Amino acid sequence: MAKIIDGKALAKKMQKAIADEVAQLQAKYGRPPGLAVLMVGDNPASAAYVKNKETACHKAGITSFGKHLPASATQAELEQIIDELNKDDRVDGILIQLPLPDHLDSVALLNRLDPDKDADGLHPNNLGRLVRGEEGLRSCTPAGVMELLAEANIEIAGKNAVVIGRSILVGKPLALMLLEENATVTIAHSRTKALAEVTRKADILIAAIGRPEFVTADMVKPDAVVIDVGINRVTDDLGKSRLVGDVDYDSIVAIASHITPVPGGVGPMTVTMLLHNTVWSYRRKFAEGGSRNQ
Ligand SMILES: NC(=O)C1=CN([C@@H]2O[C@H](COP(=O)(O)OP(=O)(O)OC[C@H]3O[C@@H](n4cnc5c(N)ncnc54)[C@H](OP(=O)(O)O)[C@@H]3O)[C@@H](O)[C@H]2O)C=CC1
Ligand SMILES: Nc1nc(=O)c2c([nH]1)NC[C@@H]1CN(c3ccc(C(=O)N[C@@H](CCC(=O)O)C(=O)O)cc3)C=[N+]21
Repeated sequence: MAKIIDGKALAKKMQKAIADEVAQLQAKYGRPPGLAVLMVGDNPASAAYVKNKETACHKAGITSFGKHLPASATQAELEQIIDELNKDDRVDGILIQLPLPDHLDSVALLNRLDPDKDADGLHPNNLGRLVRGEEGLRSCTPAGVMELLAEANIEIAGKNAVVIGRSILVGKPLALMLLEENATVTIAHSRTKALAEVTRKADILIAAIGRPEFVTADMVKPDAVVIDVGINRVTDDLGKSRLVGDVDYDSIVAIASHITPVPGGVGPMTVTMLLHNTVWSYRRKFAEGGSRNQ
């Protein structure tokens, strides 16, 4: 039976440490860190994320500024909100919930973020820093996966890591972070041929696909470490809605060495890394000696 990597427990531990740090920093700098989340429309996965994030911010002493716009919001409206948040001295981190409705140009909006407030590390400056192995704001979900691997004492150097998924949000940055830790990295995607043959070579297999229970036991090498990034809402036979990952947990838990559950795996760590990034931006602003927005 696989060891279960408990993301909820690690998130709780790290969020407690962040709360203690925020209390000290607020006493020193006179204001709390602030995080703004920009959400357009009503994507259910995003709604769950926003709710968890607001609760976590509250507990950690971080002020949260929610901007929820209807699906009909225009590019110009969003640009104006981003400009205001960039200028707002109470805001240290800004997150644009993805995906945005099709009529909006998400790349242009991400490019407009102040890179020092880019809480999800998606601005080209921050992605470029990641490619170069420089310090900077890093995407929350991949950073959370790296924390989970470290907490479970998984050796990464020299291992075959296979990431299924190549999004800018998860798959690509995660592949770069694994490479930085000296894994031999393969990125698989929808055009990959003989996917099961590729994934069966993985010592560390990470699924970030967005398809419920897509990864089955025949795709996994015995004793592999399996990390499930997927968050999919499905309706079961009794008509009840529940969350499942991209991994067929019940069959793979029997053969893997480690596995993350859904819920309670990567999701809570994404929220934790968002708080971490916000506090990092806040500290850096004060350490730089004054705000560049004045
Ligand atoms: N746990 C968390 O905190 C988070 C979870 N998520 C979840 O993670 C999942 C992935 O998210 P995200 O990266 O944003 O999704 P995207 O839809 O942006 O990317 C999905 C990737 O999976 C690949 N893919 C799709 N179908 C297949 C297939 N049949 N075989 C192989 N590869 C396939 C796609 O390939 P191609 O590029 O060729 O189309 C693409 O690269 C979703 O379930 C999402 O809800 C996302 C963010 C945070
Ligand atoms: N720019 C951007 N960055 C993201 O990271 C991002 C995004 N946009 N858009 C939406 C997806 C989805 N996502 C989730 C994160 C945590 C949970 C989470 O905390 N899940 C809990 C359970 C939630 C529940 O029970 O409803 C868990 O897995 O245990 C869910 C979903 C981040 N995303």
